[in-house]
Amino acid sequence: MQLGMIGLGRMGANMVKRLAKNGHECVVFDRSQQVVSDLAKEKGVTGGTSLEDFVSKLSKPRAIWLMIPAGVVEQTIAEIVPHLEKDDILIDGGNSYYIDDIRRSKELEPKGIRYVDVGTSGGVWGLERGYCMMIGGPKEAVEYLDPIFKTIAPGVGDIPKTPGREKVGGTAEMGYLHCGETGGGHFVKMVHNGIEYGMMAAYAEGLGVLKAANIGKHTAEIDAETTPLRDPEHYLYDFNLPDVAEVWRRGSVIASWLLDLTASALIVDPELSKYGGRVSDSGEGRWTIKAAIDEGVPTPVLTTALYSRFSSRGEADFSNKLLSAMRFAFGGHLEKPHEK
Ligand SMILES: NC(=O)C1=CN([C@@H]2O[C@H](COP(=O)(O)OP(=O)(O)OC[C@H]3O[C@@H](n4cnc5c(N)ncnc54)[C@H](O)[C@@H]3O)[C@@H](O)[C@H]2O)C=CC1
Ligand SMILES: O=C(CO)[C@H](O)[C@H](O)COP(=O)(O)O
Repeated sequence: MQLGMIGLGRMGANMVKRLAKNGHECVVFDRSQQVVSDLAKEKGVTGGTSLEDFVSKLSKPRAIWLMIPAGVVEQTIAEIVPHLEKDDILIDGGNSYYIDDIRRSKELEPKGIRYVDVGTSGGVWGLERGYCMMIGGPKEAVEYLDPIFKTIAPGVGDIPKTPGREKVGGTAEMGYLHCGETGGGHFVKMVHNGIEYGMMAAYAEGLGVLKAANIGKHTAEIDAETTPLRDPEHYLYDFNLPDVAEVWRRGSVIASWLLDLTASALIVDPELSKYGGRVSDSGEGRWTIKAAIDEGVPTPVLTTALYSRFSSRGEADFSNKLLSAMRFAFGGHLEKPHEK
């Protein structure tokens, strides 16, 4: 089958490679022509020099997958739509907000352009492992694209089968799922990323507690008068974090792919010295919390994990200064620059 791909970064380029390797024909476009010409060297890949040229190389009905940052989807759709026709399919595979999907699909409806939203997970490992896809949109368009989804997805692989799944059928065990109406794919991916924040925070915090378990060896550096460390002898452990992460990967309750990646990072550099610890967020965690509030569903873990990211970027600094100011005002307490 033929697919047009716009956005050839960490995700889009590898998805094209996976499709081309498996016999699909890809027409590609990126705002960087260098990236286009590099990828067009692959068998089965044709480059477009402009959006218009890209569209002209696609057969009808066209299937065009956007794999670009959420912030440029609006503009890109506006630029491409004048070149599209009834029955063409636009797929947004990035991390867009599902509420934008609902609006965009309504705007495209009078032109007969079908809109499919796909939450894609797999990161830079997807070329090799395949991409998990959470899909929303009209059934017939999703079914039309099935050969594409089937190829991009990981497939059944060697993951043990869920008992009872054989009675249910469907594509979920191949790593892609039509989750529901327009926006449903990005809604499920939004919550996936909310969970991702929570799981990441849990590993990071737990390993942080293990790292500090030798604090009792540094009592000389601690201000004994005010620091509430009563029993230094309880904190004399120099845990080997790369080893702990590794052992947890082997049969433990908390084994996971995120833990695999954590173990890999720690073995390369246990001090993680190339990172400053300012953790970005691209929106999906925030939208998950908004949805939870609208639904009245408590999500304390996911919310705290999101707030930790804000704090990591210094967003709590002013509030913390105010705490110190109040403490000083009511008790004359001074900040201790080196306090643990
Ligand atoms: N990197 C990851 O682990 C994952 C990313 N995503 C989502 O997939 C989308 C793409 O992500 P990445 O590939 O990581 O981004 P990226 O920054 O690596 O690549 C984006 C590509 O889009 C191109 N581009 C940007 N604006 C464009 C425009 N107006 N017209 C044409 N090309 C344009 C850029 O030149 C670049 O090649 C984003 O929505 C991201 O949130 C989803 C899952 C995982
Ligand atoms: O979707 C993803 C993974 O599943 C992307 O890597 C996304 O960028 C991660 O979210 P954030 O940037 O908010 O950490």
